[in-house]
Amino acid sequence: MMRKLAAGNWKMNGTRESLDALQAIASAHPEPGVDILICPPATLLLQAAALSADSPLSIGAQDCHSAASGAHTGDISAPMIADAGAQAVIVGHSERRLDHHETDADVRAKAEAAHAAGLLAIICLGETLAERDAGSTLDVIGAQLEGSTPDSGDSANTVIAYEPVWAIGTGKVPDIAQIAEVHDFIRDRLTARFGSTASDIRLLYGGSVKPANAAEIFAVRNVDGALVGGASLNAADFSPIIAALESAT
Ligand SMILES: O=C(CO)COP(=O)(O)O
Repeated sequence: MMRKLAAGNWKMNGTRESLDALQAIASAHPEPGVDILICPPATLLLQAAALSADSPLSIGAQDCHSAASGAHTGDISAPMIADAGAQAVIVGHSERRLDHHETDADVRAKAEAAHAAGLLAIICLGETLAERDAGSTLDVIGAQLEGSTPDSGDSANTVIAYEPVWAIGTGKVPDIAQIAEVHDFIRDRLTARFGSTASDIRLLYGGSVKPANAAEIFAVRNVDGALVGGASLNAADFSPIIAALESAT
């Protein structure tokens, strides 16, 4: 039975005092009906993992290098993330694809590194507004999915997050039919590639998920959770989103 996933991406936000939010989220959900994952900045990984060790909360990183070690100043590897006590890593977020020119091949190599280190890889896909306006959303998503997902992907080690670039941090959300169309498409493509086991690969929606719109989004077929940015930074916003996902289960 698939467990839905409420994941928070803190991006480049958070210092040690933000760990209070982590504890508030954990104590608000002692026995959650869904998986809860927080991805703080790398500087907080070790401490966040230690604080969450006795709670149902999991901790993830926001990126990893494709190599296990070496001369890559400023990068961190998947084995290092696992060593810090984290269980997951986001790869291919649009902010990394755009800011750091990451390609589908780069993202795939990072996901393979995550799998090799025993981490859950959350692979992000999403079209820009220009691509949507040009009518090429499904072509873009199909190419990213194919190019970024390794053959080692399965429901235990891989989550796909659909995050339209134009919906991230903007307060704009695709309408329900648009979300359904893309999620159905991703499910079909995964099934064509991986067979019936693909029905258990979790598909997250991300982009301006808030307490006010969470229930509506979680009612959409093939939406198995959310990857939340701004609203995951404090318990007052993230807890109702977790609760909405629990109710949708
Ligand atoms: O990029 C996101 C999560 O990875 C979404 O960010 P917001 O929820 O702030 O729009």
